[in-house]
Amino acid sequence: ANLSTNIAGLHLPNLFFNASGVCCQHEHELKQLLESDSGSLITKSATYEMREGNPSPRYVPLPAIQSSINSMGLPNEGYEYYLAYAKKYDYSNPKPLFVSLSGLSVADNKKMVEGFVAANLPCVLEINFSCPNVPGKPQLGYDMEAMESALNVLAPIIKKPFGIKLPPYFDIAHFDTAAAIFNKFDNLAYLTCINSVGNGLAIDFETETALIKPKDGFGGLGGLMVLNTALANVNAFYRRCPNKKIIGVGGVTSGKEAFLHVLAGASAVQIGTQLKEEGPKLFSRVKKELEDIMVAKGYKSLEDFRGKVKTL
Ligand SMILES: O=C(O)c1[nH]c(=O)[nH]c(=O)c1I
Repeated sequence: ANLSTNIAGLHLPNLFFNASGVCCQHEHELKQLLESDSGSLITKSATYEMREGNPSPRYVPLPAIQSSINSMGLPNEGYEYYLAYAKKYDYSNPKPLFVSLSGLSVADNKKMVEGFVAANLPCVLEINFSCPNVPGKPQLGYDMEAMESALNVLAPIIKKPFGIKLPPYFDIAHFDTAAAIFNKFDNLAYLTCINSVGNGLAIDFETETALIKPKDGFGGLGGLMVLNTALANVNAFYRRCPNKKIIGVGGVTSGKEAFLHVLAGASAVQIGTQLKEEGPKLFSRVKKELEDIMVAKGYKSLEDFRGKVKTL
């Protein structure tokens, strides 16, 4: 079974890679991804300046439901660290490099993008419109006008194919409005759906206390509990944006959920919570699981079933 795929004009030997934020803030973590069976890798969302992020505990797994809650607060080494990494990356490696940028303002995103464009590197830029955990910063992904004006600034500067990381939407009108905006930008080559489901609250029954420290315990939800929202967002934009690829993320713990993401329309699949809990050896497992599913169902490539979810 062939698990290869293409995103933004680049070939990925297999469709799996990390969700931005997990196993990707420091070079030694990115090295682990390079040595793993992933098909690609993406860096932790970068801001213009280095950030410590929110106080801990700021990530807590919810093992009973194979999920997690986080309010990391955008900790990262600052965009110059990731620009330096992208400059020395060995692009003969079969794994293409994706770089995530999450500026605290459009001006910051513009400065970071200009830095990468000036370096003229083969890496793919992904603009994060959906960080739910920076106190006082509402996420761009829920402000349609702000999202469009940010794309009007950034798309022409980037010129090459790029992607955006989107929050989950829950209303058909929002799918329609957002897709209409995205379809205005030809070099917006792909959409990554979904980021964590923002501002959930996990409470410990025994201690009667919120599990994470920042924001009174409010944080982004990830893992199996968001699978069906993720599948809906992948399929909603797959149907509405025929000229764009969709990267599916949310709830992938095994080959089975990856299969469902491709059926919903995903061209690649990212893993966050399960990667955080299991480590990069996970990629060997889920690859094998998806291969076995495809053999059992008689599919030879992802194209044989991508987007082919049936309706009643
Ligand atoms: O808190 C974070 O750092 C964070 N956490 C998330 O769940 N999604 C994001 O895009 C980010 I930038």
